[in-house]
Amino acid sequence: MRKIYIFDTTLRDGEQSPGVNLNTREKVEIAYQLEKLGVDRIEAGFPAASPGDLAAVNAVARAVKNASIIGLARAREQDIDAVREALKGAQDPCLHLFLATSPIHRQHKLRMEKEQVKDTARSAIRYARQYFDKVEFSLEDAGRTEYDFMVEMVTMAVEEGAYVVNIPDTVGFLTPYEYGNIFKHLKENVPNIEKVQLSAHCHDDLGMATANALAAILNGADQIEGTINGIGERAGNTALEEVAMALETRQDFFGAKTSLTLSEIARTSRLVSKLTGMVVPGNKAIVGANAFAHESGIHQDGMLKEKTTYEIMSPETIGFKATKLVMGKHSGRHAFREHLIELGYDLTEEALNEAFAKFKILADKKKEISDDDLFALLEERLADAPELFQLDSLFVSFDSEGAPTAKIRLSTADGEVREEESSGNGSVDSIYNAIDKASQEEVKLADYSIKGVTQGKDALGEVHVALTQDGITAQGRGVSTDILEASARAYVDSLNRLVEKRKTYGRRDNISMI
Ligand SMILES: CC(=O)SCCNC(=O)CCNC(=O)[C@H](O)C(C)(C)COP(=O)(O)OP(=O)(O)OC[C@H]1O[C@@H](n2cnc3c(N)ncnc32)[C@H](O)[C@@H]1OP(=O)(O)O
Ligand SMILES: CC(C)C(=O)C(=O)O
Ligand SMILES: [Mg+2]
Repeated sequence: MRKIYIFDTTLRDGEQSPGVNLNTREKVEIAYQLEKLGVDRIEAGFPAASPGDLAAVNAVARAVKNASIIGLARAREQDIDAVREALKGAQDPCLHLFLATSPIHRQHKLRMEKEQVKDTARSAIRYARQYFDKVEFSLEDAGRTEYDFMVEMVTMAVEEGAYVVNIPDTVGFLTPYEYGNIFKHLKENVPNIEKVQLSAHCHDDLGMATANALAAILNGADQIEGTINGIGERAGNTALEEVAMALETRQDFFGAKTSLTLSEIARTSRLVSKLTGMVVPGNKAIVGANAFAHESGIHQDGMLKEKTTYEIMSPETIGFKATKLVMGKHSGRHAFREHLIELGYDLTEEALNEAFAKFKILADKKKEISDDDLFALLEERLADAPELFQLDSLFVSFDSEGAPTAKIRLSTADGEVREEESSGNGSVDSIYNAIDKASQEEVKLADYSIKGVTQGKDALGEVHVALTQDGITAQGRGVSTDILEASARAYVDSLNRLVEKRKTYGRRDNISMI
C-alpha cells in the first residue's frame, strides 16, 4: 500500500498559534510523544527566531532518534546557519527553506520580481545543500501563485537537488478540487518530478485543511504537513490525526496509509493540548470529547444493538477508553437501563420506569447526568418512605429588606391538596414554617445539613433533615439542583418517615430511622 509521510509541525507552525509559547522542556516532551506516535518528520522550530528556539530545536535534535528533525529558515544565509547550529547532533537532519512565490507576496512583502525570487531561492538551496543532504523547499503561498511560475520554481528546486518540494496553501484559500489539481499539474509538467517528494501544507481558514490535504494525496502528494489537534497560525493547520484516520477508515477509497501508531493519537492530543493551553473543542473530529459519545436515545439504542450503526471508527483504535453513552435529556430507556446495570442496579420494570421519569425531570434541569447524580437519584428512590405528603410545588420570594416568604403546595395520600404561605428567618425557615402549616404536624427541626453531591454550577445538592415529635426522631433526605427545593424535599421526606414511625412504634418511641 502507498505510504504517506507525516511531517509534524506542531512545534513550529503549531507554536505560531497566538498565545502559544513552548519552552525547551515542553518541546522535548512533545517531540518524544510524536516519536512514539510514529511521525516520520518533526519540524522542531525556527532557529533564527530566537536563541531560545535555537536551543529548543537543538534539544529536540539530540533527544529524538526515530524521526527526521527539521529546522525552518528563510532564504537567507544567517537563517540557514542558525539551522545548521540547531541541528547539530540530529541523526537525520533536514533543512526547511521557504520563499513566497505568489504575486501578492512578491509585490508587497518581498518587493521582488519573479526572477529575483527564483534566484534568491536557487542561491539559498545551493548554499544549504553544501551542509544538508536533505533540503525541503516550500513555495510560500503557492496556492495563490500562477501555475507557470509555480512550475518554474519547482523545476528549479528539483534541479538544485531539493529532497522535498512543498506546495503550501498558506492562507487556506483553495478548495479541494483546486488544490488537488495543482499536484496533478506539477506531476504532469515538471521535468524529473519523480526525483522529489511532493508535500501538502494546508491551513484551515475556510475549514478545508484536511479535505485539501486528502485531495493532494489523491493527486500524488507523498507527504502531509500538519499539526496535532490542528493548531497553528490563525485557524490552524491540517489536523494530522484527521488525515491518519481518514486514510485508515477509508482505505478502500484512498489506498494509502501512514505509519502512525494510531493508538497513541489520544495521548498525543491530550499532551499537546495541556502544554500549549489550547483546549480541544468537544466536537473536534477524532480527538474531541464528544467524538465517541452518544447522548440521544435513538443513537444509544442503535449503539447497544450494533456499534457500527453510529460509529465508523472505534475509540480504542486511537487510544480512547471506550464509547461513552452520555446520560442526558435526549437519552432513552434502553441506554438508561444498561447504564444502571453497569452501576450495579438491576431494577424491576416498574422501578425502572419510576427512576426513568425522575431522571428525565432532572435531565431537563442539568446538561449532563453524572453517575453521582444517578446514585443520588436512585438511592433516594430505593429508600423512599410511603408518601403521606407529597411536595407539589414551592415558591420562595426573597427580599433583602424584609423576611423571605414561601408558598407551598402539598398533597396528601388521600388526594387532598393543601396550600400554605409563611415567612421565616431565612428562606429555608420560611419553607419549613409553610410545610408545618400545610402538614398540620407539630415537629421540631433537630438537624439540618447540606452537601454538594456532584460537581459544577448545576451540581446536585443533597440536604439531610432530622425531625422530632413526641420523642420520635426521623431523618429524611432531599436531592435537587436547587438547594431550597432539596431542603423542602428533605423536610417532607422526614415528615413522611416520622408519621410512618408513629404508626408503627407509637408516640414515645425513640428509635431513629434513616
Ligand atoms: C508562512 C509561515 O509560517 S512563515 C514562518 C513564520 N514564522 C515566523 O515569522 C516566526 C519567527 N519569526 C521571527 O522571529 C522574525 O520574524 C525573524 C527573526 C525571522 C525576522 O525578524 P526581523 O528581522 O525583525 O524581520 P521581520 O519579521 O520584521 O520581517 C521579515 C523580513 O524577512 C523577509 N522575508 C520574509 N520571508 C522571507 C524568506 N522566506 N526569505 C527571505 N526573506 C524573507 C521580509 O521581506 C522582511 O524583510 P525586510 O526586513 O527586508 O523587509
Ligand atoms: C513555512 C511555510 C511552509 C508555511 O508554514 C506556510 O506556507 O504556511
Ligand atoms: Mg503554515
